[in-house]
Amino acid sequence: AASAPSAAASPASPAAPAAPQETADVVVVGAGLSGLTAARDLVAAGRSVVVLEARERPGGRVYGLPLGDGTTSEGGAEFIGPTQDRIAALARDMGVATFTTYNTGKNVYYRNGQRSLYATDGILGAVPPDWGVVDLEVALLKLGEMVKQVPVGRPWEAAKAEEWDSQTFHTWSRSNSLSSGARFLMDEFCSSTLSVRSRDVSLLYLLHYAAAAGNETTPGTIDRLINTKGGAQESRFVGGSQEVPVRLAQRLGDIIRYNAPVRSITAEDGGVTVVADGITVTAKRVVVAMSPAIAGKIDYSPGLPASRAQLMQRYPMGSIAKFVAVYDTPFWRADGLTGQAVADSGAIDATFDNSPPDGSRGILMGFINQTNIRKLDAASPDAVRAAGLDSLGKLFGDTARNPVRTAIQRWDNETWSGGGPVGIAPPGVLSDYGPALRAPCGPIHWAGTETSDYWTGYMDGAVRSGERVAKEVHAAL
Ligand SMILES: Cc1cc2nc3c(=O)[nH]c(=O)nc-3n(C[C@H](O)[C@H](O)[C@H](O)COP(=O)(O)OP(=O)(O)OC[C@H]3O[C@@H](n4cnc5c(N)ncnc54)[C@H](O)[C@@H]3O)c2cc1C
Repeated sequence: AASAPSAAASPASPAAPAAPQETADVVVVGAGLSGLTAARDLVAAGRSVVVLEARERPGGRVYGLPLGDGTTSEGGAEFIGPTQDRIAALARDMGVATFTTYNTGKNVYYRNGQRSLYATDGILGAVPPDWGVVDLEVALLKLGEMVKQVPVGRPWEAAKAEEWDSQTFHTWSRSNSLSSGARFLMDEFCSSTLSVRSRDVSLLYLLHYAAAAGNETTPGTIDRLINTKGGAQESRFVGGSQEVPVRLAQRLGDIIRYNAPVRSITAEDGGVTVVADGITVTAKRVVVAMSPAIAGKIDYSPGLPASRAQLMQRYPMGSIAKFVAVYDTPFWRADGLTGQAVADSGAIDATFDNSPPDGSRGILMGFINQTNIRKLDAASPDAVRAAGLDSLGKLFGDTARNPVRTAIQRWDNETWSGGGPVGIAPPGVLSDYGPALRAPCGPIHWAGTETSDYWTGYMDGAVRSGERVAKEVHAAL
């Protein structure tokens, strides 16, 4: 059985009560899916654990966005797909069921001011009606061959790592396509999976992201990354994805301390002292379970090895917001539409049908990508709402302009996420600093979806990283 963390009252100061001091075998910093999974496995292995979480809730980038009527819609991570075995196992264990993402009918394509529809079940799958698609398919075939050459979890060991990490996806896509349609669709592929522009991200990083979209027996592919049917967007969680971390956190109970942002980690005398607002914990080991960029906001003493310290400066988060509009019915279904759209203009560049499984009301979710959310930085909430509804109106008709309610989640305004969906590597970072993603620094261990081999960037990757780090720490204790 797990031994409980021990609390000891520290000497009272006349000025202010001193923060409580506790001891445990392991401190986990962050109650996202990676930290919660690590804590679960360490407790199961008989270790005493304290989890320190900055927010007042568990889940991190998995969040039920309140709609203002007592219900929520997925404001962060949402979908689960084939080969995402570890999040699937966790959800099963938590009693959270899945259902198929609504995908019946046609998708909307909005480009150069023209709206058109396309089938999702063609021979090549869901292929947008653009003259550039032949060009696109040729480029994607080449890209797919390159994906096969990237070792999962160790992209810096690819034979062509240096070449591929010396260019952006933008550079490659321009040298390997001629049509504006293919170029737009490749930019959109980058934007809708990573929420960065193709010029921001290393080609090697993007190839690895696709190589990681599989499991130990099924190699990752670009198709699995981008598809709804048979891909990463295939299913959703009944009751919302947040049910998974919320139930796991409930199971872990009061070893999780909320509203406890960790400010410093000091490695000394073979252990660590972790100082958070309102609590200090000494332990043998600490797991920092978050993206490298956010881990870089903690003060480490003594300073970390340069490779890790520099990595945390070089792994920025994407920028993204989710705009959600609620209607009495999913009216687009009656029009023969899936609710999925891709657009080259307007605030929203991609949409999904976020309605509940029984379709008892209609919810459209629109991604506001990195470029579009920047333009709305200084906009009032009313202006953002108007921009979101204007996009939905162009894509789904005037009914979409009159929702019952709307909500928005802007991830780059979140102090404890700094953006989303994932941290990305610009050129040069993976080949020079990649191994520092996971390498422990003395008693400090690293988790978070960015450290995962398979499904890095996804909930599955977060769970896998928590499982990996728990084994690593358990073996080291
Ligand atoms: C808009 C959006 C859409 C997404 N869509 C999907 C999807 O459809 N499917 C999918 O699988 N994934 C999706 N993702 C990605 C998914 O959310 C992440 O991969 C996953 O949740 C990351 O979990 P994590 O534990 O690694 O990190 P996080 O969830 O970021 O957890 C880190 C935790 O650490 C806490 N923290 C940070 N700093 C401190 C500190 N100093 N002290 C204490 N606590 C701290 C944070 O509050 C947070 O709770 C999406 C993400 C976003 C933002």
